[in-house]
Amino acid sequence: MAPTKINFITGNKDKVAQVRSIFGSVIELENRAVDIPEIQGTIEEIAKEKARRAAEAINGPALIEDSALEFHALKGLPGPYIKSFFDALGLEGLNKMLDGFEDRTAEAGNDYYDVKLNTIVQGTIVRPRGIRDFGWGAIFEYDGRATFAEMEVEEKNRVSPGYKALAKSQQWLTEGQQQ
Ligand SMILES: O=c1nc[nH]c2c1ncn2[C@H]1C[C@H](O)[C@@H](COP(=O)(O)OP(=O)(O)OP(=O)(O)O)O1
Ligand SMILES: [Mg+2]
Repeated sequence: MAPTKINFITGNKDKVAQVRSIFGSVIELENRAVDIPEIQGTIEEIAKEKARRAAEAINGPALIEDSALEFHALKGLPGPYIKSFFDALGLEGLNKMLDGFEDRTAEAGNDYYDVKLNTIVQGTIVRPRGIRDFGWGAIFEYDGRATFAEMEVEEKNRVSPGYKALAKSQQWLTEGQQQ
């Protein structure tokens, strides 16, 4: 029998809502709000260690996610350290970081461990537009049109990093193991 429940370990309630909206009723997403300490490194290294620590914390299988926002003008920074930058500087401060540069493009990426399919979404850092309810979504303009914060949940899910990874993991959890 394939498991229909999975325990998502994150301290971020917006991530829980996002993954629930993708999994729908097919997989029941449980959440333990443990804020796992994160190492420094690439997003893959961080996610791998986050997963190990999460499984250790709950003494069982866990799903985790780690997100990065890379500014091209800053050669990939803040990258996986975006949370510290966002918490310290806010949306306006993140914007100001790029004021001395012509290139305001960025890419958002994430890693769900251990799905082995990561997505990168290209965008541009703009002045905040839309509902400021989830991280840096209001300053990340996708495809030269809407910011993540201006997009409907369904629309954002389709393009946001991680959707394909989750869709694949959903398939694996519900079908793959029976083969
Ligand atoms: O789709 C997104 N749209 C807008 N903002 C986002 C998104 N995804 C992550 N974010 C923000 C949350 C956090 O400020 C940082 C990632 O840091 P990250 O360590 O992965 O998340 P977190 O510490 O909030 O939760 P967790 O306990 O799962 O580590 O970017
Ligand atoms: Mg974190």
